[in-house]
Amino acid sequence: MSLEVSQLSKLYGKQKALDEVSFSAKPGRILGFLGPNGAGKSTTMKIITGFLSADSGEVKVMGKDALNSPKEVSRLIGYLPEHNPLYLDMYVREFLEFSGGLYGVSGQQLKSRTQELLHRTGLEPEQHKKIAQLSKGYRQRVGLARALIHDPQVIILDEPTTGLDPNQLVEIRSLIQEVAKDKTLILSTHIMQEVEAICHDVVIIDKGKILVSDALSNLKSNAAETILILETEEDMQCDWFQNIGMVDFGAKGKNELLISTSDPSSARKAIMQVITERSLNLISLNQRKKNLELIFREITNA
Ligand SMILES: Nc1ncnc2c1ncn2[C@@H]1O[C@H](COP(=O)(O)OP(=O)(O)OP(=O)(O)O)[C@@H](O)[C@H]1O
Repeated sequence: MSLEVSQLSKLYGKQKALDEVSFSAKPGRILGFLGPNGAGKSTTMKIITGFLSADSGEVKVMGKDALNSPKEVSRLIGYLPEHNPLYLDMYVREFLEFSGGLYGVSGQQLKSRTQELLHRTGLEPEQHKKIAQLSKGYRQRVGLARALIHDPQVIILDEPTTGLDPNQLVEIRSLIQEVAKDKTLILSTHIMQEVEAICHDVVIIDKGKILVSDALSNLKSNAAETILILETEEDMQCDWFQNIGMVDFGAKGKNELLISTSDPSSARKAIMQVITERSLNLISLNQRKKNLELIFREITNA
């Protein structure tokens, strides 16, 4: 394991922001760090990266104690914070060289590292522009290049794609995948399609507690149920369908029901029977597999 977080707790005044948080991350895999607003994601990332102290617990980065030796460990970590703080008056290349210098990268090594990152992040044409002149997507690239300038083993990205247009989104995601090939990468995001597209592992945190820590494929196969979406002209009651599967109202209100089942073919027959018995006017009966968004909502609303 290149990152191990154990029993991490943090109080802000009386509020427990983190309550014995534990998880680990492996090289070559992208870990999606998920949770509703205020769950504790940024607090965890700030503690791992040495920007914030913890009240108790342990963080090991490449086997080194991050809480007691933050300076030594900061060289092993690349961090893109949520609001991507940049020096807007600096030029792109100048900023990357300045950032590398802060980590002790210098001389020819700094020049070639800067050149390589300008190339990999698609920033070569922008390198002589001031950061203030760049679009949001290009500023994110600068933030990412800055996080990578000292060739860290563990990379932590806090909502790196928020606010990007669909084209920039695809480009930044493929850049993240490329970067993660031989590194350990943790990514916090609210975009579930992003997690499904690029993450291998998932940690879900809510109210400072870890609810899930598993491979994405396990999480999805453990929830391998189908959702049947029934819409009728009349209002319905959940208990009419209770013996078929788990029932809830849909977004449209009482004339839409979501019925979870592991046997969709029998469930469809049983639903049609209830429709006939109650003389309901069917508008539609559709089915879909549970996606990560539904799984996330179930876990965090429980
Ligand atoms: N400096 C602070 N002082 C007091 N409370 C704080 C501070 N920073 C965060 N909190 C609180 O700690 C909790 C966790 O916040 P945190 O920013 O870690 O959540 P998050 O999961 O990153 O949320 P989001 O998805 O909205 O960015 C929240 O209730 C937040 O209000």
